[in-house]
Amino acid sequence: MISLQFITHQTERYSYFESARMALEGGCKWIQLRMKEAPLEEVEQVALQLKPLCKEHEAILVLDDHVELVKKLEVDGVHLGKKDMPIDQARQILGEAFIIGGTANTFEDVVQHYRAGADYLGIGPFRFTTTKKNLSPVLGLEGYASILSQMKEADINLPVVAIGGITNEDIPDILRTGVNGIALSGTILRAENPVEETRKILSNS
Ligand SMILES: Cc1ncc(COP(=O)(O)OP(=O)(O)O)c(N)n1
Ligand SMILES: Cc1ncsc1CCOP(=O)(O)O
Ligand SMILES: [Mg+2]
Repeated sequence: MISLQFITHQTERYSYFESARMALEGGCKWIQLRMKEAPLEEVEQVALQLKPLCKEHEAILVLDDHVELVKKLEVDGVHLGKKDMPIDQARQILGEAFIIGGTANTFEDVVQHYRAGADYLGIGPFRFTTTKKNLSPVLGLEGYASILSQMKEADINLPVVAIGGITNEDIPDILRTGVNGIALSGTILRAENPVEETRKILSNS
């Protein structure tokens, strides 16, 4: 089964928590709580609700951006981008027991995160998406193939999660580039039934 990371999002129909609940019900085993514009207290409140639900579903819970909150709440890990706390600093705070993911858009980003001790890479965006503002350049299939071949050449062995505007139909081609997992948000939340859509995505791949 494909390694699927669901990225929470608030829509007209669903709250952040509800979005994660539906992905878990559909069988997703890895949730990233991403609440971009929310105050820290609100992120904490939702994370506290989500932690036991993820445990019940035997799913990993990582928070976007908030290293100190990850430590305080003892969730599984954090995802960090270029504008967030540097990965080596987060590692000093969290130690080895927590998962730290890093965003990459180029091979240079990959090398930097590898040296800093990231556990996995979120590489993207695959294509344009409205879920994130200030997107880095779109990679397409060629971008993944190129970064993954450079990683192989440099003997950098880190799990890669593709992200950004990905739909169910894209997944087989993306996986063929050598990517290990897929991160999705909008394609699940736009579906008429997000629980069934998550099941379909997991069973297709
Ligand atoms: C799996 C994954 N990959 C990339 C990102 C993007 O992180 P970042 O660049 O820090 O941007 P924000 O998500 O914080 O807006 C991600 N969150 N997850
Ligand atoms: C957080 C993030 N980082 C790069 S694209 C993206 C959004 C992913 O959501 P979607 O699957 O709706 O494009
Ligand atoms: Mg970030």
